[in-house]
Amino acid sequence: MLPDGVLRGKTALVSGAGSGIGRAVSLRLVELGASVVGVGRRAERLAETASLAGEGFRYQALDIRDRAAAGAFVAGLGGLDLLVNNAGGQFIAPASAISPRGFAAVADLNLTATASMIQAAREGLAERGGRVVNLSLSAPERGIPGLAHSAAARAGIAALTRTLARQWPGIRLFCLAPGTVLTEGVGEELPPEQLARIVAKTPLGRDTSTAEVAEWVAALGTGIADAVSGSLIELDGGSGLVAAASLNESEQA
Ligand SMILES: CCCCCCCCC/C=C/C(=O)SCCNC(=O)CCNC(=O)[C@H](O)C(C)(C)COP(=O)(O)OP(=O)(O)OC[C@H]1O[C@@H](n2cnc3c(N)ncnc32)[C@H](O)[C@@H]1OP(=O)(O)O
Ligand SMILES: NC(=O)C1=CN([C@@H]2O[C@H](COP(=O)(O)OP(=O)(O)OC[C@H]3O[C@@H](n4cnc5c(N)ncnc54)[C@H](OP(=O)(O)O)[C@@H]3O)[C@@H](O)[C@H]2O)C=CC1
Repeated sequence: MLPDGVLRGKTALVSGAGSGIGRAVSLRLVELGASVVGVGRRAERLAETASLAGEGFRYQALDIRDRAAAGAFVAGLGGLDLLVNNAGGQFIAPASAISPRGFAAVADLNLTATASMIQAAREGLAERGGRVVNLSLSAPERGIPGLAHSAAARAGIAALTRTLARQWPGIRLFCLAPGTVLTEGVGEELPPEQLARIVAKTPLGRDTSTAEVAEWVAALGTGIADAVSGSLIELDGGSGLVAAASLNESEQA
């Protein structure tokens, strides 16, 4: 939907670029003219994205939870127009079965390591009037049984997005919150029947495609978003408007 070449001359960093949403975002940004640097833990998945993207995409295998390596890499990129914090995930479990280490691992990936990425990119983004798009999860503040750790972390990201939008006016920050996107990743967490039930309960009765998420991310990197910062945008078919379905068999666990 965006015009050809609208991101020409822009540089973007996309985490989790080797699969699902991150791959779709990377390919679309390149298609629109951006130079994209993709990171993720698995080099072979990033190489697949590179072979689909062609010129305009380069990658580095990196664990964003490894602060020293990630921080040095991000800071070393210099000027940056767009940081897409897409790397994330969790396991589904009753809150009573989440150990302190399990909670900490999910909180680290989805909140504190993501915050460190923003911190490391701050100077490079400020140089260019850059933008940060944080991928989150629809309406964590309503509570999502089965995702206590992840909902807490994602609510934290929403608060961080708003706080930094106030504190760093030279950088625009957004939170993009999908509901259900039928990627391989989500397929590993939930069986197809359960996903179909969750999708059927959303007001629009549909999932969100990776291409739709990618178009929104790209748009937030253009002048369309010049007058916006600190916004939380739900790409969820309206599912955030209704109480989240329980992902556990029993809601009370
Ligand atoms: C309407 C809206 C509806 C919502 C509708 C849509 C719902 C889904 C939407 C979301 C979709 C997606 O996110 S799609 C993305 C899907 N992909 C992913 O999530 C994969 C990402 N996962 C990871 O990167 C990792 O597994 C991560 C969770 C961060 C943990 O990383 P680590 O390497 O540190 O993990 P480990 O060392 O193995 O384990 C750390 C601790 O976690 C515990 N742990 C690990 N798996 C566990 C499990 N299944 N159950 C309990 N505990 C577990 C271990 O036992 C350890 O604790 P101790 O035993 O105490 O030592
Ligand atoms: N699909 C859905 O319905 C929804 C997804 N989301 C969120 O959108 C994002 C993308 O999800 P999706 O594409 O579906 O799932 P994927 O599992 O395909 O994507 C997660 C990506 O993050 C990367 N990643 C995970 N941990 C790390 C790490 N420590 N360091 C660097 N990279 C890491 C993974 O690559 P690697 O394993 O190689 O490191 C992978 O490419 C996630 O944050 C997810 O939670 C939110 C709402 C709904």
